[in-house]
Amino acid sequence: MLAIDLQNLTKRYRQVTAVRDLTLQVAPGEVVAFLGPNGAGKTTTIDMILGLARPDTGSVQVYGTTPAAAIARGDVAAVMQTGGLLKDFTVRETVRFTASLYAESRPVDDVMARAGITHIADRLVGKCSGGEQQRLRFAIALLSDPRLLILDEPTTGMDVEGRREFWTAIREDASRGRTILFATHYLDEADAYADRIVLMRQGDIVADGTTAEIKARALGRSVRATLPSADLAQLSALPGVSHVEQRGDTVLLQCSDSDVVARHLLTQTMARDLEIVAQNLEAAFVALTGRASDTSANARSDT
Ligand SMILES: Nc1ncnc2c1ncn2[C@@H]1O[C@H](COP(=O)(O)OP(=O)(O)OP(=O)(O)O)[C@@H](O)[C@H]1O
Repeated sequence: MLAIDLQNLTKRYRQVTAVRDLTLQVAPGEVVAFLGPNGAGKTTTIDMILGLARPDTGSVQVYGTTPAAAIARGDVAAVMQTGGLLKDFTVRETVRFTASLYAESRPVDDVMARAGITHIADRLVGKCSGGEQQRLRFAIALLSDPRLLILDEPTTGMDVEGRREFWTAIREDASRGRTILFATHYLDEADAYADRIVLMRQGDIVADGTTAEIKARALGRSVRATLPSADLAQLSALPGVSHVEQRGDTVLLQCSDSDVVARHLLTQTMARDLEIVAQNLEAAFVALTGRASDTSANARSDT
């Protein structure tokens, strides 16, 4: 059974089509990043998965049922960006109080340990950093031991250390098989913590695959070698080669399969000093979305 099954979802807000004919399936145990610039439709899609927004057309199934039924069954929990915490409670009181609202819940100490907040159990929520508050929200989300955890831009505004600790806790938890879907602007986060990246732009999915697949799809690899007077026509005819250029004694190729190109250059020509470079994910993001990711803004906020 699929963890998430979205079929042809469309959601409009007046003239704006926030999500356009979106179809997406997530298998149990996958850690999926929804990546895209502001307004891409990430939050709208998440809201439909959580039953907070109703699609105009299309269907949403979560573990084989409606979002409302899946939530009622305790199969789904979410960590949102803000809200929901009382600052005069301690961390432990907050988790205890929330646990008391459930008919059945995991032990308070257990979820606090998993979220990495045991050492701040007696701290007032109002005195916790942004990262600590997000780990507290994560602990609360774990109370129902959900099969699917959804996080909407959970680390916005956190410093580098806070983000690292937060993701370490999430990733350790995911290794036990929980399905995780998170939205982020941060390319490095998607790259580091997701198995799969779903790249959105203007309500559409523009790429869906592993980090490596997305890089390959957007830009492939570049191969560079020393080869004076290369036979450019012959190199252009190799499978998967999209661009060939001679610069002085160096030949440069853009291709989707660098193995084929490297084998040809090393066995059929006098090429030497061969280098293969995978394009970085930031370049792939720009190529696919037409926008820079927030990695640079994030780097600024980290300093
Ligand atoms: N309640 C709403 N009313 C009107 N327009 C909305 C509403 N919610 C979203 N939109 C519009 O739908 C589009 C998609 O927004 P959404 O919040 O889903 O994008 P996002 O990818 O989550 O963006 P961000 O990264 O900025 O959170 C945007 O153009 C937004 O202005």
